[in-house]
Amino acid sequence: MTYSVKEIFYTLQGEGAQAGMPAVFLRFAGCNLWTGRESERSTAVCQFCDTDFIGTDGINGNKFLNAASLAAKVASLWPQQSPDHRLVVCTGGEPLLQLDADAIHALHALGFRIAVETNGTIKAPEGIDWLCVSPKSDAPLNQISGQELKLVFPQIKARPELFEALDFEHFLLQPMDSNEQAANTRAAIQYCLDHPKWRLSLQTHKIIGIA
Ligand SMILES: C[S@@+](CC[C@H](N)C(=O)[O-])C[C@H]1O[C@@H](n2cnc3c(N)ncnc32)[C@H](O)[C@@H]1O
Ligand SMILES: Nc1nc2[nH]cc(C(=O)O)c2c(=O)[nH]1
Ligand code: SF4
Ligand SMILES: [Mg+2]
Repeated sequence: MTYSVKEIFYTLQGEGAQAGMPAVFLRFAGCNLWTGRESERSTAVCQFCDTDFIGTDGINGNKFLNAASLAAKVASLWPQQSPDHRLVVCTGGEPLLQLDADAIHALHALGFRIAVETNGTIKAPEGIDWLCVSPKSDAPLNQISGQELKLVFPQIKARPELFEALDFEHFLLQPMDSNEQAANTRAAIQYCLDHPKWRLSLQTHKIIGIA
């Protein structure tokens, strides 16, 4: 199949339990919870998105005609002098609209550990090495296991209590980036202090000013 990719870049994972790890970010175009058009944000299922995922016009963005060419582009961004510890973070948009067995096999064949950031509405295919699920109010949650559950906080109809019994190794609250970010951060800190199953996830790439 062809893969519509917004951008591919090498940076540090900024969020979650793997924050700080060097990784190639593979951002697929398109999402099932928002068109990405600002004019439709207020009627979307997911209204707080911080990401431009429309089209294929970003850095290294393209319509890749097959999994091999997609994986080759990802691998070309890994530092040549240090071929080990390869990690790709598949995100979007919603990566599970496009990430299929072919792409997973092609990335594994080039030595990558595969992480995925997903909204959890689509069940994940086999073979993902690190699955981060980030549930959204008013969206069905179909993927209920993985390595980390990273909840953007606060969401009125997606309270942490609804998810804490699910099958994840790490439970993280990530303050919603919005006009209320400072208050959201204070509220997330207080929630973690009161409910120590949960850890704070900051979007460190925004703090340190990297992509
Ligand atoms: C842009 S999304 C793409 C992956 C997938 N669609 C999802 O929602 O998980 C990547 C991560 O950013 C989080 N995110 C999106 N907008 C945010 C915001 N305004 N503040 C904090 N985190 C946000 C998402 O919840 C998700 O964990
Ligand atoms: N550095 C960095 N870390 C991230 N972790 C998740 C991201 C995303 O947009 O999915 C992201 C991102 O866009 N940049
Ligand atoms: S589900 Fe993810 S990519 Fe889609 S609009 Fe929400 S945060 Fe953005
Ligand atoms: Mg981001």
